[in-house]
Amino acid sequence: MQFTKGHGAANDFVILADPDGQLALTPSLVASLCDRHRGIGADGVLRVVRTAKHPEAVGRAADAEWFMDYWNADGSIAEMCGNGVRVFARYLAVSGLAEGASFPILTRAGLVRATIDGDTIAVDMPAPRLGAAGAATIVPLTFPGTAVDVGNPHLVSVLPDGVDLDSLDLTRSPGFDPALFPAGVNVEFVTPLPPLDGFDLHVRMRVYERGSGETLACGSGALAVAAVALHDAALDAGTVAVELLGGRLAATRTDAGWTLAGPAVLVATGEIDVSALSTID
Ligand SMILES: N[C@@H](CCC[C@H](N)C(=O)O)C(=O)O
Repeated sequence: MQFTKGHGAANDFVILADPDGQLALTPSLVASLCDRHRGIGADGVLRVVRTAKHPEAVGRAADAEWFMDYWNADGSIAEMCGNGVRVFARYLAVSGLAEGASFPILTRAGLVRATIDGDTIAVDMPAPRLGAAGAATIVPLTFPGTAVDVGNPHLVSVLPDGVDLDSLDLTRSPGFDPALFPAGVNVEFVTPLPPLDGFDLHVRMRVYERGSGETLACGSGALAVAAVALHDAALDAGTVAVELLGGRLAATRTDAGWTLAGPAVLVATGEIDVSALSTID
């Protein structure tokens, strides 16, 4: 099986070109591909499939030629991946599957438009919707947070003064209320940073992703964090610089909507022997 490897701010993906939707992708195959010791290793898989050829997307071919079929590292499917869609856009551009510097991509969370500007790829994202108050528990502490829907679910917790972001143990999922997040949730912890030229707000975050564990960056998470930061600062527009373990993402709100921007790069192509993978089914 041919693959491409890419990442956005070190949130990394195996990209599988499957234009006609013929690949029998299963949760265990995805998990095996993403295994960092026995497979290629990645936070998720991006299957590149024609909108007209994917059962979840068929009928939307007039909106976009390509559908991002996103899978988490554990083989679960998610609605949106902000870094994934930026890397997906890079793949379409480099492989010649999309022309020009700006083109639409269909995701499970709806249609987005990617715009390429050198090393940076920006995507207009679904508007984050702030929801109920929640809480994230890292025993023995419980941190208050806010539910945010970016097409996929997030719980954003701004850490109280005195709690060191680096001290949090994110080797396992923080606890959360399953009644509030019946389909699971991505959990972001945030601390403010000093002002940064060119940005309205500046924050640092770590994330525990549903289905992938702690990752070095999460684009939809950065957007969720920016939505909470702008709300808390009583700003209805602005750009938030979000520092993650893997680099910086910029999340912008204007009257026209929300944009996520940052690096997206392809680093390798190769071939994997699927029969050698330790798949379960
Ligand atoms: N890393 C992604 C988010 C991927 C999906 C997420 N783990 C979920 O299950 O919702 C991003 O950059 O947004």
